[in-house]
Amino acid sequence: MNSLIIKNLQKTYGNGVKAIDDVSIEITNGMFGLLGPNGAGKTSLMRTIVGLQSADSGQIFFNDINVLEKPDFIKKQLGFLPQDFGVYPKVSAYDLLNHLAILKGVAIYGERKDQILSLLEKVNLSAHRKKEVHTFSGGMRQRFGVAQALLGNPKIIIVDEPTAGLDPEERNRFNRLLSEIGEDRIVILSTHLVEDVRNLCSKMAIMNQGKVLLQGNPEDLITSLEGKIWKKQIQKEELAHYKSEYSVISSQFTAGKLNIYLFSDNSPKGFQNVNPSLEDVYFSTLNTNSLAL
Ligand SMILES: Nc1ncnc2c1ncn2[C@@H]1O[C@H](COP(=O)(O)OP(=O)(O)OP(=O)(O)O)[C@@H](O)[C@H]1O
Repeated sequence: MNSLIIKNLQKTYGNGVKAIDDVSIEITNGMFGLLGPNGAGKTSLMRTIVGLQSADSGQIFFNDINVLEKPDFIKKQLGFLPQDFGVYPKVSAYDLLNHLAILKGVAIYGERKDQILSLLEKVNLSAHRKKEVHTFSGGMRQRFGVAQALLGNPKIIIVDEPTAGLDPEERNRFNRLLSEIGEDRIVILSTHLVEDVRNLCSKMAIMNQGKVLLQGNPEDLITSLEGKIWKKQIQKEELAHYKSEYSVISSQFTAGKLNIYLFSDNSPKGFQNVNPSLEDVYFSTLNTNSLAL
């Protein structure tokens, strides 16, 4: 079992932005979802974990080794799937993996070849191994990204916004692949898609303004909101009024009608109680901060 323990981590950039504000998280094998809006501090936290930037204070232990003191320890066991690879060179999928495997230290030719062929098989790209990666569709590129992240059999994989731009079928296929690789290692999935966390992760944290506002098991967090989420259909002109009177956590149009959802321990007049969802957990955490967990 691998373990990543983050204790009281702090990082303030030169411009005064506090991107990581006293963050403490413990993660073991499986998929961990790091959920938060743009600018919450997710990328800063991941860059610090993988040793790409320093922290001002706090500690990070990976398998009991302090990685802020020894960043090479985690770098050797890490796979990273960034949001965007940028431009690919005009080389085939196989040749690019071969090149990356050499950089990752898979030195023996036969071992490298076996590993690349089996990874291409795993991500369902064997038939396309001779094609240049820049000709791949978005979904194929993301699956290629998983193959490169898995080179060298890392114990921790960090994935940044992986399903952005994928169609629903590609997204499903990609998510199945991610949950498979999380079985025997740590996979940290940073995203603002609540649904992906709901479908894939057994543990999660919600971040905003550098702080971890809530963490736990998605099912438990949903259960904790039972009986506290209320819905009402209103006219869109009434939204400002309801926002001033109640703890409105979200509003959405459904079939042209505006529904508002609010968080309340008591039954507000004219509202209907609804089963909570992970979206309600997310929005009530971000918009009210009133969950007592
Ligand atoms: N190098 C930097 N120098 C100064 N401020 C930065 C730097 N990198 C990020 N920030 C700021 O720190 C805050 C957290 O940014 P970060 O990129 O970590 O958030 P994020 O949750 O990953 O957002 P996104 O989903 O948009 O990538 C933001 O206010 C951002 O503008």
